[in-house]
Amino acid sequence: MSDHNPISDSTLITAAIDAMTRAYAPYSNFAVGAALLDENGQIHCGANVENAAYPNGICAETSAIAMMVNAGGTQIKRIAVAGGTDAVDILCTPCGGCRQRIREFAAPDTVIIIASPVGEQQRFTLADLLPHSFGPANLN
Ligand SMILES: O=c1ccn([C@H]2C[C@H](O)[C@@H](CO)O2)c(=O)[nH]1
Ligand SMILES: [Zn+2]
Repeated sequence: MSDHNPISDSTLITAAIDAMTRAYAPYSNFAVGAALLDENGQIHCGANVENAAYPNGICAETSAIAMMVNAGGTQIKRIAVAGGTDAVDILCTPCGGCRQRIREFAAPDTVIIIASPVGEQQRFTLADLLPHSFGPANLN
């Protein structure tokens, strides 16, 4: 257990790897899964959903955030992302758009765990991945 929350990192990583199996990625063949923990202790999962009109595809992180919001969650407490293939040993870090979408519901110290399907892991904070970010408070 890496913090005081009863949901462990490995539970979140397992949920993200499981979500990868539901990816709809016939164009890139690059499956990604995300699992996030909200302020109610609930886990929300998502996978990437591609489209024949390529730019309309959505990322796993975006899909998990939509699930959280639709379930009434408002805060991302921790998020795990799993993606890639055995062939490539570069971890699948969230794209720029998803970093900003995570930013909307997370704090600078929110942990983002990146896992490869072969068991490699790295932990970042949101501030590591999106320093000096723009958020809701900028609009006040
Ligand atoms: O963090 C990431 C990076 C990429 N993708 C998806 C988008 C596209 O469907 C595929 C290849 O870029 O992976 C995600 O879902 N999350
Ligand atoms: Zn993305």
